[in-house]
Amino acid sequence: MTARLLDGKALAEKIQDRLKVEIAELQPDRGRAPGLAVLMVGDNPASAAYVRNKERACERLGMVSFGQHLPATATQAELTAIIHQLNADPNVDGILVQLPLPEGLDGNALLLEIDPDKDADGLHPANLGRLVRGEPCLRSCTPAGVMEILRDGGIDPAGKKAVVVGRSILVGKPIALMLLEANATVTIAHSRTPDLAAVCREADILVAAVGRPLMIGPDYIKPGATVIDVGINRITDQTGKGKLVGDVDFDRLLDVAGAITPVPGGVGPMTVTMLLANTVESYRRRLA
Ligand SMILES: Nc1nc(=O)c2c([nH]1)NC[C@@H]1CN(c3ccc(C(=O)N[C@@H](CCC(=O)O)C(=O)O)cc3)C=[N+]21
Repeated sequence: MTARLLDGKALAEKIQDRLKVEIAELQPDRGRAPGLAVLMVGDNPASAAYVRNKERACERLGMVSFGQHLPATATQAELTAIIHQLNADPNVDGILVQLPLPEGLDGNALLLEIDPDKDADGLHPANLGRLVRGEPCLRSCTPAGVMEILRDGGIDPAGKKAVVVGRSILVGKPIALMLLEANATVTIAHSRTPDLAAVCREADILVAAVGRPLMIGPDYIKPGATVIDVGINRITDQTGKGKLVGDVDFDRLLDVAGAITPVPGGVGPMTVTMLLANTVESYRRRLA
């Protein structure tokens, strides 16, 4: 048996094409394009690359990106003031603060300043609270992307056993809630779970979001299970070359899993796409 590939990159392109059409259709009534403001502080090279990707994607879709790039010496008060300004700006539909922030700045405190209805990342406590309550909201991008991958792959979580490895606010907790909402029976496992492999082997749908390269091997997988790899780890291989790998040992799972996401080209591209989708959704609501 060879696992079916769940191609997040192809799905991301499909959804972005759809968003592009949607934006073009919405725009005549409005006279302005959807706007996304990305606040980046300091010069973490990985962050800079991500931000460039987001800005390029915005352009491709006919959205406006308001990049705000500040030096690492920026103060909490300066950043707060910029967020308040973006909250009040009618041309801005989505705001995100690129993480991680340089030492000394409090990302959580900044997040609280973002208007929840412009919270393109879906990380504001108001949006996480709405998710818990099952209310419509801007949903965290990575978990929302995972749900889209499952939907597109024809994998309905209803009645299935789902195991989420990892309990972060960014991924583990919200994805567990979304799977629960989709009627899966959900277990959240983590570093203190005894016999993690045995717990994972119960899963019809396994979501790995731990941040440990290649941790999930074949002994964690029920034959035929769906495996979603949220991990994005940069490692150096035997030849000294840098390489991107997930939390899942993809190669060794291919003849055990039923369906699997690759890294790169799996969940990552969907995270960016959901950010764009959230911004368009926020724009649409502002139109109404
Ligand atoms: N406020 C905020 N929101 C975020 O969503 C956020 C953030 N801060 N800080 C950093 C992390 C990381 N992140 C990724 C998104 C897409 C890929 C992605 O598309 N990766 C490609 C490969 C890219 C490559 O080759 O480096 C892939 O998996 O195929 C990776 C990582 C979003 N983050």
